[in-house]
Amino acid sequence: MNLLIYKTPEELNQDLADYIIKVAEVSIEENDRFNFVLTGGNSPKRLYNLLATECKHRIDWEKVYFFFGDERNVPSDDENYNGLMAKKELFDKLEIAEDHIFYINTTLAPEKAAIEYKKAIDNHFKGSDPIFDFILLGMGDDAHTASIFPHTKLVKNEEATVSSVFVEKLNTYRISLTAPLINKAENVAFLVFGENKAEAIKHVIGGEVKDFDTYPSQLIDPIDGKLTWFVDEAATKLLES
Ligand SMILES: O=C1O[C@H](COP(=O)(O)O)[C@@H](O)[C@H](O)[C@H]1O
Repeated sequence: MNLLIYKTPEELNQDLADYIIKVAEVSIEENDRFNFVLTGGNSPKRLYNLLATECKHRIDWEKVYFFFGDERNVPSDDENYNGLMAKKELFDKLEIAEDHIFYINTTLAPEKAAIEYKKAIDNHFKGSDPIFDFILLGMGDDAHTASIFPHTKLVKNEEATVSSVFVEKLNTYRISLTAPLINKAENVAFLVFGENKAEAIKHVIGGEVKDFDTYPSQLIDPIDGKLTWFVDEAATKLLES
C-alpha cells in the first residue's frame, strides 16, 4: 500500500490526475483500452473537471470505458445519481460515446439492476476475469467505500460480483461492486480529503486490528494490483506518525 499525503485537495487532485493519465497510457498501450471505474459522491467532482478540461488532451478518451463502483437507487436525472454527476463533470465535456459508459440502471429493482450490471461487465470482458485497469474509490466519514456500508451484508460478501444492499441508516437501497471484485483490479486508488474523514482514516489506515464490519474500507486490498491512498493533511491529522 502506498500512502500519499498532500497539503491541499488541489495538489492531491493534480497528482491523482497525472497518476490516472499514466495508468491509462499503459493500459491503452498494452490492451488498446482503459477500463476505468468511477467513484461517486462529492469528492471527485474537481478531479473529473480537471481531467475533462486541463488534462483533456492527455488521454485518448475514445479508448476509455467508464464504469461505476456504486450507485444510489434514485432516477438517473436525480442530483444524487452518481452517473449524473459524472455525466456533467466528465462525459458531456469530453463528448464520450454512450456505448463507452456503463451506467447502473436504476429503473430496475435494485436486485435486478445489480444482476444486469454484472452481466454488462461480463459481456464487456467477454467471459474473461473482470479485472479493471483502475478503480477510483471514495470513503465516507463512516469508513464505507463504494456502497459497502458498515454492518451491512455487503461486508461479508465473498463473491466477486455486483450486489444490491439495503442501507438501514439511509433507509435506501444501493447497488455496489463487492470488495472481492474491487480487489481483482490492477490499480485501486482512494481519493479522500477533509477533516471529517480523519477519524475513519485513523482506523482504516492506522488501525492495528481489522474490523471490517465497522470499517469496510479495510476490505480493500488488491490481490495482485496496486493500492494507493491519495489523502490530504486534514484527513490524516489523527494518524500517528
Ligand atoms: O455515497 C457515496 O459516498 C462515497 C463517499 O463520498 P464522498 O463525497 O464523501 O467522497 C462515494 O465514494 C460513493 O461513490 C458514494 O455513492
